[in-house]
Amino acid sequence: MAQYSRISGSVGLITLKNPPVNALSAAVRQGIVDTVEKALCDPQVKSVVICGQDGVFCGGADVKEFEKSMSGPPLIPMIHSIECATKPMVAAIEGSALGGGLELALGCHYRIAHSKARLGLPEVTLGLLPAAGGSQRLPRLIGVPAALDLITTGRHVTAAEALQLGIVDQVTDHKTVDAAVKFALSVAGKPLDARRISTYPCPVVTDLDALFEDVMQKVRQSARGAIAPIACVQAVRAAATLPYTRGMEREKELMATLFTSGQARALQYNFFAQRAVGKWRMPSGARWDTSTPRPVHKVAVIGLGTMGRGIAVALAQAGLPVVTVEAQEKQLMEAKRVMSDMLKRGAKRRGVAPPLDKISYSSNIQDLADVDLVIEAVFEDMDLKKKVFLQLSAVCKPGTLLCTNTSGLDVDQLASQTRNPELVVGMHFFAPAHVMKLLEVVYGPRSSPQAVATAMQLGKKMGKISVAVGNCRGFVGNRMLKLYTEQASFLLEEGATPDLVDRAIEEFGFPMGVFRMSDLSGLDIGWRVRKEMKLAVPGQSARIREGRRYSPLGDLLCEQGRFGQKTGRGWYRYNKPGDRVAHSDPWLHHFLEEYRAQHGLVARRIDQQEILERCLYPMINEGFRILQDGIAAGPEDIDVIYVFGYGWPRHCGGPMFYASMVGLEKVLERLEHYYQAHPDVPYLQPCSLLRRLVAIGSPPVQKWREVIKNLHSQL
Ligand SMILES: CCCCCCC/C=C/C(=O)SCCNC(=O)CCNC(=O)[C@H](O)C(C)(C)COP(=O)(O)OP(=O)(O)OC[C@H]1O[C@@H](n2cnc3c(N)ncnc32)[C@H](O)[C@@H]1OP(=O)(O)O
Repeated sequence: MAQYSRISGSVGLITLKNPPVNALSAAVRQGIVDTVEKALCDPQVKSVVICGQDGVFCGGADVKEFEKSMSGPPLIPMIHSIECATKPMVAAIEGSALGGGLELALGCHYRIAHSKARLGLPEVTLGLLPAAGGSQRLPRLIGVPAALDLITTGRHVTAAEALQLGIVDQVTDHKTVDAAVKFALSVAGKPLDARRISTYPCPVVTDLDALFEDVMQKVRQSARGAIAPIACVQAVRAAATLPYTRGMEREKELMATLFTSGQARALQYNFFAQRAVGKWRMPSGARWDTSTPRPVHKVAVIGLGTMGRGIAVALAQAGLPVVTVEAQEKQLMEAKRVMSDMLKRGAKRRGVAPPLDKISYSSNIQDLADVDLVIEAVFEDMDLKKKVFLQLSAVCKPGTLLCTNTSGLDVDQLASQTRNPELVVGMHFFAPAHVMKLLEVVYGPRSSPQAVATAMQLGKKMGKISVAVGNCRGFVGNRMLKLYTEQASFLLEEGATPDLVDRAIEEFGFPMGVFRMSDLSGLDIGWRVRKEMKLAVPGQSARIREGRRYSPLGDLLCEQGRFGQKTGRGWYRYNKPGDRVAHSDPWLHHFLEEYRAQHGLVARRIDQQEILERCLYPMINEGFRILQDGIAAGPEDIDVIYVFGYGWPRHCGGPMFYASMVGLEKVLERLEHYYQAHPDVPYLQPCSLLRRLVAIGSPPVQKWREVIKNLHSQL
C-alpha cells in the first residue's frame, strides 16, 4: 500500500506502507501508481516526496512474490513514469534503500538520505540482477567502475559513501522527510531534463574492453560457479555500450535467464533460511519469542589458543568487556601480543579505534567471579574440560552462564559437573572465530530456554548467524562432515588422488577441497580424537574396525609427522612448513599405490560424478538423520550451518536444499546403490525420513518440517 497526503501546501507526500521493510509487493506498486497519478493531477502540488513508513524507505522487490505468478503493475514502467513526471520527485531515504527500493529512488529526480541510511543493489546475492533499470541507471549516475563494484558484490553503502559516489544529493542528520520536503519546495518549478538519469550518457571509460575483461575474470574467480555475478557484469557492459532502451532490453533478457534459475531459488531460499534460524525452537516447545535472555554485561574466555583468541577478539569488537584467562604465563603473553595485533588490524579496516581496553588478561581463574557468561575454549579434551567446568561452577557468581566451545564433545557431561546444569550450553564457533559468521548454539537435555536465548542473543550481538542445535557427537556440522571426509579417504583407497577429489569438490563450488581443507586445519586434530576413541592405533593399518569399514590413511600420514600445512607435508607437499600453496606430492601417490598393493586393492577410474555423490550424499543422508533425531529443527538450520560454516556454495542453497533440487528420489536411489556396493559402511543406508519423503511424493524443502513433526508425533 501507499498513502497519499499533501503537506506544506504544495508538496505531495507518498508513504510506502508494507511493514517491516516496505517491500514492493503488488499492493505497494499499485499504491505508488495510484498516488503518483493523484499527485501529478493535483494542481496544488508542485513537487512530490516519496518515503517509507517506520524509518525504512524500501527493502526492494517483495522476494516472497517471486515464487508466484506476477500480478499488479510491473516495476519498470512504474519507475519510468516517475522519472518522466513533470513535477520534481524526491526520494526521502531512511533505513534501507535496497534493490528495487534503490531503483525506485534512482527513478526519482533527487535523493535525500539520512546519515544512518544504507543503500545498495544486493540482487546478486539473491541470484538476480538489478532489473528494474538499476543496472542501466547506476553506471550512468556514478560511472562504470563504481557501479560494477556495487552491482557485482551487492554490498550496501553508507549514506556518506553514497553522497561521495553521487548516488544521493544530500545527507541529513535530522528528520529525513522534513529535509526532503524542504528540498522539494526549493526545486519546485525547476527544469527536470538534467535530472532524468536514463537520459545521461554513460561516463566514458578509457579502455572499456580491458576493464570488463579484468572484472569478468575476477568475478568468475570469486563466483565459483554462480551465474548472477556474471550476468551483472554483462548488464553493466550493456549500459556502457548501448543506448538506454537497448540496455534495458539486455537487462530484461539477462534477468529472464536468472529469474527462473535454480541458483536464484537456492539463494532466495537461503535468504529466508538465515532469518528462519533466528526463530529457534527446542523440542520441549521453548521458543525464541517466549524465552527471555539474561543480561550479559561482562564475558570471560578461558583458554587462549587459536579459538579462544578469536572469540575474545570478536567479543571485544562487539563492544563487550572480556576477561581472558590462560593458565600458562608464556601462552598468556603471546596471546596478548597476537590479540592486540588482531584488534588493531580489525580497527584499521573498519576505520575505528582498536578496543584494546575491552580485554583484560589473567592467569587466575578466580578473576572470573563477577562475569555474566564464560566461554570455555581450552584444549579439546573431555577430562580437562570437566575440570574447568567444576572450577567455574565454584568460582563464578550464581546465575553465570557457562558455555563450551567444544566442536563436538558431550555438552551434557560438562553440565553435570556444575551446580546449575540448566545454565550450560555449547557455543561452537568456527575458526577464525573473529571472522567466521557461524555459531552453533548447542543445548543439552538440561539447558534452560533462557540459557539458549542468552547465547543466541550474544551471538547476534557478535554479528554471528547463530543456529540452535541439539547435543550429539559433532552436533550438526561436524557430525555430517565426518562422513564427507571419510568417504574422501575411501575414494583414495579405491583409486582417486587428493587432487582429483579436491578438483571435483572445488568445481562444485566449495572454496577448498576436502584434502586441502584437512591440510589447512591440521591432520593431527582428527588423529588425536580417533586415538582417544581407540579407533586409531599406531602401527595398525586394518581397514575394518569396530565391525565397519575404516580408512587408516590419515592416521598413517600422521604417524609419519605429516600434519598438513604446519609441517609442510600432508595430503599435499608445501615448499616449507606454514606455506599455503599445495603441490601434488609424488611421495603420496607412491604411498597410496603401496597401500593399495598391501591391501589387495585394485585402483579404478573414478569420475567426478561419483566423487560428488560419494562425498555429498552420505552427508545429506546424515542431515536427514539429524532432522529425524530432532537435533536440527528444520532443513534451513542444516543449510545455514553448511553455507556459513563449511563453505557449501550459497548458490546451491545448502545440502538439504541441494538434495531437493537434485531430487530426493535420485538421492535415495544413489544411496541404495552405494550401500549395496559398500555394505560395510552402515551410514550409506538411506535414512527412513528420506524414504518417507520420497514415499509421499518428495514435497518441497519448505514442507519438510510438517512431515518431521508428524513423524515425531507418531513416535
Ligand atoms: C522479471 C521481474 C522483474 C523484477 C525486477 C526486480 C528487480 C528488483 C529486485 C529486488 O529488489 S530483489 C530484493 C532486493 N532487496 C534485498 O535483497 C534486501 C533484503 N532485505 C534485507 O537485506 C534486510 O531485510 C533489510 C532490509 C536490510 C532489513 O534488515 P533487518 O535486519 O532489519 O530485518 P530482517 O530480519 O532482515 O527482515 C525483516 C523481515 O522482512 C523480510 N524481508 C526483508 N526484505 C524483504 C524483501 N525484499 N522481500 C520480502 N521480505 C523481506 C524478512 O524476511 C524478515 O521477515 P520475517 O523473518 O520477519 O518473516
